[in-house]
Amino acid sequence: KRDDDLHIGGIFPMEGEGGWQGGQACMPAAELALADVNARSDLLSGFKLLLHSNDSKCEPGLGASVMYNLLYNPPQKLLLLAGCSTVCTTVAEAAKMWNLMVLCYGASSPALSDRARFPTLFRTHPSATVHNPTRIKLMQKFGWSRIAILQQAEEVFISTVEDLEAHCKKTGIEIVTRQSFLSDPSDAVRNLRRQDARVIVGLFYVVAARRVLCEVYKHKLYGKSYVWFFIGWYEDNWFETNLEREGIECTAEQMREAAEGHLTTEALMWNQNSNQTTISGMTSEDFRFRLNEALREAGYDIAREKFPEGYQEAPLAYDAVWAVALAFNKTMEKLEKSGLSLKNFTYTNKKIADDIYEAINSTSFLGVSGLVAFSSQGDRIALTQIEQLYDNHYVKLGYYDTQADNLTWLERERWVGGKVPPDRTVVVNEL
Ligand SMILES: CC1(C)CO[C@@H](CC(=O)O)CN1
Repeated sequence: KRDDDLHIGGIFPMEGEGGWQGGQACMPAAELALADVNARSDLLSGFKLLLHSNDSKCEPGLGASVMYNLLYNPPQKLLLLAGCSTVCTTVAEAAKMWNLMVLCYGASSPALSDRARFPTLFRTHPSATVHNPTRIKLMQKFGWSRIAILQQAEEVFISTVEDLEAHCKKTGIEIVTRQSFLSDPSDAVRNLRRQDARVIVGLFYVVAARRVLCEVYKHKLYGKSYVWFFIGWYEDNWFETNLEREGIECTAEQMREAAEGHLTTEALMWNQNSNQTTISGMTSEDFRFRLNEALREAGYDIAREKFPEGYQEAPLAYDAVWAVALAFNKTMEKLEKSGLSLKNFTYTNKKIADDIYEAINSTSFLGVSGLVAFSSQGDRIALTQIEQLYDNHYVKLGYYDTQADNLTWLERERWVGGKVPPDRTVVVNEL
């Protein structure tokens, strides 16, 4: 018998114009996890975990008002789940005033790795800086010590580049130029040619990526003498879709030609070992099956690949609820020793908040998104994956475990010119 309930707030970006509407798949994933943890008799003994959800539309203002509604209306909440970097920034900055932990399942901004500003923030979604050690590892592998950076002037990319520059300085990789643009990349791309850039790291959203690629085609900054690093979480055929609608002057054929051979890095969000049993008893493929079923019931046409936004990140939301349940379980065991329970928590009870913080901070379990563990800044520790586009499809080249400095390389890379492009003009001295 469940003699009482434990309540948490959930803030999901369901629709809205800008930003990421990842709540569409992440909220169903969180609800699956809620059902699973409540079905476990060995967890939260005697209590049922309840999730009170609202839509933030990925707008920080709406996210703040939803948070106040959750906090000023009974029942009292123990913790907040949130998505979108902008909403997590607002919610996590305020939540500390209520001694509330905030668990973000969909926030990639490097600015959130700041215990001074966000003392109670944890995230199952890795920071965008997780790509940087992987980029450096690849540069060292292929002998590139002279690179260029091309970025969109957005906060997430500005702070990612600052982190990349720090890594380059530490490893002796020279950044010959750093070009940024607001929305029109033509001048920035032209400057890359002027600086004889050969290995270029590109950091921008997918619409800007299409504009960059067409400029790259026009300036012939592609082919056997160039290597581009793009972000790996764009949709697979990103370089040949929406060209008309977005006024891209290049044809799909020209875009494919310019894109040939580029590398991508991304954080792994689905446990790669798809037959490994996770803490829930499911493999990540079992989870995919159940998520698809839940999304079909919610009205999404999965059969025709009409996946809702946030599908890629759904394991992060599922595992976030498990992290909460395990941390509450650990906290309750500790509180019982002094005759207390989580029902004694109030928004002014820092003692119990510290117990919950300690429990989340020491999280370590195998979830459907892989090993779930947090850095001292509350960041998700994650593996990254490297791919290369050739013959118009992405080929997995390898994985990188930053913590262990272990690169798993599949020896599948192919170069347009048949050999690794050099990072500078090679002058051959005539004998
Ligand atoms: C990989 C991506 C698309 C990065 O942005 C995250 C959303 C955000 O940081 O606001 C969701 N996941």
